Amino acid sequence: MADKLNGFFDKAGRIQVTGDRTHARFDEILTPAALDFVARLDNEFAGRRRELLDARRLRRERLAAGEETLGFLAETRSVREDGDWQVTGAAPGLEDRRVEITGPTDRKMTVNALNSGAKVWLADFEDATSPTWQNVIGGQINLYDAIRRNIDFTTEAGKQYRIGGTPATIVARPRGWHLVEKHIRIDGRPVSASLVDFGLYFFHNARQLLARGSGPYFYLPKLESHLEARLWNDVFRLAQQELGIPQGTIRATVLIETITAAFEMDEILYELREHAAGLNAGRWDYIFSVIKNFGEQGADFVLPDRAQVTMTVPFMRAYTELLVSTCHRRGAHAIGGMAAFIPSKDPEANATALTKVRQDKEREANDGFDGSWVAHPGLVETCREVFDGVLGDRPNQVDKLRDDVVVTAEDLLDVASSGGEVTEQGLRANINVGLRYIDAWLRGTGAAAISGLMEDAATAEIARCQVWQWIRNGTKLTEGTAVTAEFATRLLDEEFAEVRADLGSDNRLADAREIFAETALGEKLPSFFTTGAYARYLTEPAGAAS
Ligand SMILES: CC(=O)SCCNC(=O)CCNC(=O)[C@H](O)C(C)(C)COP(=O)(O)OP(=O)(O)OC[C@H]1O[C@@H](n2cnc3c(N)ncnc32)[C@H](O)[C@@H]1OP(=O)(O)O
Ligand SMILES: O=CC(=O)O
Ligand SMILES: [Mg+2]
Repeated sequence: MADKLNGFFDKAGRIQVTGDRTHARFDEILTPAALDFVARLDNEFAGRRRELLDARRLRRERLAAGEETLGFLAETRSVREDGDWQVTGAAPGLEDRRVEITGPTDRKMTVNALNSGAKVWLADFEDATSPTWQNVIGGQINLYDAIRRNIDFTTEAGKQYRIGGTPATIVARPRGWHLVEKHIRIDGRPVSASLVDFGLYFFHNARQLLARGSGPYFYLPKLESHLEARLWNDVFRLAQQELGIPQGTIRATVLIETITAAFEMDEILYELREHAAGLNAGRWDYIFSVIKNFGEQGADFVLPDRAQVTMTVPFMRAYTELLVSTCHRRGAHAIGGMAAFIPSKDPEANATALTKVRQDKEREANDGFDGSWVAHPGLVETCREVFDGVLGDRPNQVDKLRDDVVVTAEDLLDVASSGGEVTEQGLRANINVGLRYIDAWLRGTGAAAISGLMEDAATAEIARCQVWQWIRNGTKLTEGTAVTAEFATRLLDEEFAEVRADLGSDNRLADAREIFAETALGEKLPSFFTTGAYARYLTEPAGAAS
């Protein structure tokens, strides 16, 4: 049945694993029963996923053509206005989420994140992970081992990695609905990456987590509507039923990280209310989504240099204020987002980074967030100190109702008041970061420190989308030049030469450049750089991309 070179088919010949299975332990994750479980989810939900992706595309086309704008939905008004419903709320290990660390699921970072002192670890298959087959299945192995406290190891240099006494609660983030896992096929079709990541994790670990006093907890990324939340809820119901786990055991925290979802926060919580624990303000994808949906709408939607799109510009402030007030009205936790500054070995740069992170967390804690994200263990203490100062002994501040918050559709779309400027330095920085990040991603690293900032798939999407938007709008730089495709191509050549000189020969820069040019300099703005790049470059064996 299992042919390690030519793929594996189940007995019925429906489920095929085409990814390399020569890794000694991949078979422990890709068991026939686990694959059957994923196939069961796929059979039930693949059609609805496809329909919802079509709906995304059609809405984006209408927005781009100016045929539609966004507003709160008329058909769900009663859900928003009904003050009586609440979500199920926290489960064991999720009552106090004042500090959450995020990161990829490689073995070392798994141990480091669990030991970081954070209350929660977001174990990431999304923005921080390059979805190579090795990372996807390797990550599942690491989570499997970590949950069973069976992950300790010593490096060749003699450094020991061992999970300590009070590890963080694990919340896994599967990939978004837009992605597929091409190394697992059912009836020849690649399976939804969300269902693969969720399904394998849930199948192998749900019972084990419950036995250990925790539970199967998930962050849900990149949702664009409450109907996508309904799909997740139905996935949860079927998964729990199939494994005989009581309905309502799973907890989900939904990232509000698209402009369309910002108009449906109540509805998203409502759809998931038997499983919902909270919402998170995923700021980087949110900015990306604003550019993607309104990038063709002229100067009113042109954002300044990425560094100037801070959390205090009016449209970002409106979004986070609405998120806190919506969550607390429904008994859900509001979790803050990621400041991109990371610790540095240079004392001055380090002090600046810590100050910036502290300011970010202070704003969130004072606004009513119940906790927030950090990208690095060296930031846990700063975040904890800030939230300790506001929460004291209370596990959260869900009882802080923000009845003072009034946010209109116009507030959410008020990009024009952001101020700031577009500079040649900002344009170059986007190109430079885009090249460096995509190069790292192609080499299997999904989060990277670049010029003192954490960069991941979401921030790289902003970088390439801004370049596209400035070209599309012929935006004038402060230096006087209007951005054109020719001008951006010249800068791409120059930045490419600079990065190549810096990285030396061992890189994927030529491919990164091609991806960047295709997704930032073309006539049309592709929805994600990751989808096409995955199909072309991360699918094995080579040539299996279709
Ligand atoms: C938009 C969003 O979705 S945000 C969420 C997604 N993004 C992320 O999760 C980014 C997470 N952060 C990271 O991946 C990393 O911090 C990076 C890539 C930014 C920087 O990593 P490095 O260059 O390795 O940082 P540095 O050298 O300072 O690391 C020091 C130690 O901390 C560990 N470390 C750093 N960040 C993390 C983390 N997030 N989780 C666990 N351990 C970490 C390193 O593994 C290293 O461990 P070691 O001393 O045992 O070797
Ligand atoms: O996932 C988080 C974000 O900011 O994007
Ligand atoms: Mg994101």
